[in-house]
Amino acid sequence: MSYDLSLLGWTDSRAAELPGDTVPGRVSRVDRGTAEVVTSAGRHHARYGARVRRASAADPVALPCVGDWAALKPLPAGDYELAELLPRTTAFVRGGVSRDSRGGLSGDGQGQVLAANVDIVFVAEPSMHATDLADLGRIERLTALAWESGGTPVVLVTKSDLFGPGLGDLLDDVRQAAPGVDVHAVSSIRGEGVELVRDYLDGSRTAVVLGPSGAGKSTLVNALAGGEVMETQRVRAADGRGRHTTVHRELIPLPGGGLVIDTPGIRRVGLYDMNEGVERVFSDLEALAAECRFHDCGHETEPGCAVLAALESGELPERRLESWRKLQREAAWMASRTDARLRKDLQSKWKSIHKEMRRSGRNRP
Ligand SMILES: Nc1nc2c(ncn2[C@@H]2O[C@H](COP(=O)(O)OP(=O)(O)OP(=O)(O)O)[C@@H](O)[C@H]2O)c(=O)[nH]1
Ligand SMILES: [Zn+2]
Repeated sequence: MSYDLSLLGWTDSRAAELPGDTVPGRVSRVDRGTAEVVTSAGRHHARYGARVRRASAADPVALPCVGDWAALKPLPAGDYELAELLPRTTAFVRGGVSRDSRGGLSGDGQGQVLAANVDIVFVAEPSMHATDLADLGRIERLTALAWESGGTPVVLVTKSDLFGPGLGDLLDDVRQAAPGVDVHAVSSIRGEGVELVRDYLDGSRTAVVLGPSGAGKSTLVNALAGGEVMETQRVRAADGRGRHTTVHRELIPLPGGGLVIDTPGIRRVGLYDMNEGVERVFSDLEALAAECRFHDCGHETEPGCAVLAALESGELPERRLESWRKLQREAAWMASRTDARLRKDLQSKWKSIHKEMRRSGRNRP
């Protein structure tokens, strides 16, 4: 079987970065010391070359991961060696990497890249989750992680058929929680909004779908993939080659173009660095805070506080201010855990955060 690499997201700018005497391949799955790669000639296993082994021993961020583009050296036996990784345009990194090393090959030795070269990050939040309404705080959190990866977030309010009247108001609230981000209602079961989602993948872009369990992520991916993924899994189940099912689950080329990366790691979105992502999700609050009279305003009792003014006028929901504080604390905690250089700076910030927490605790009715 042969593949048209442009359908896997290969571009001229990546081609310009390919070293001589190598061929390009996209990593569809990784194992200890080897990766499964898709080249124009099909799927192959590629052992890591000396350069990759050396770099990843020094820092796991240099380990190949799903979505990476790799430079492959053809071996005499017809196999390939994974000689090096091409520069990542985006990366989902778990723990332990300072931001400037995210796309490169250095860090503090604790990070792990879960997925690379993801263009679009769909944040799926169900309009109704059992009896609960959509969780705006979770949308803010996942959207921050999406920005931090370098990809473009798109919020999908899934299972929209469950909501009934008032969906428009919910979408307005969601838009306020993710300023500057496209927001769409989707019902995979009714097929509503699915084509809109597909349009984001035009030009063979790569996406991931983040969201809580039960958000309808698999149902959406199946709706995008049509019968093809289902058919593949049925055939695979019949011949018992479980490994291939996994491959298809991790880097899924869609029949209409584009790819979806779906790994267990990316689904269980845990702790990531997200300083910059939080700033972007709360860009409206950052802008307000810039207007406070004191540049180190804690937005608690200070005179001339633009944030408190917006709260009073009703322009800013209290929930959003609390969510901002919570995610700032979380981001600061992550950073302190992962980047020793920041630790000293953070100690002073922590003091004021604790003071703030004590103060708001005392103010609670
Ligand atoms: N009413 C309604 N139900 C849906 C829709 N999409 C998915 N569901 C149902 O919601 C349940 C969960 O859907 P999944 O696609 O498995 O959710 P998931 O996000 O992949 O969940 P995890 O695999 O646990 O992460 C299933 O019973 C689906 O049939 C929808 O658009 N409308
Ligand atoms: Zn203020």
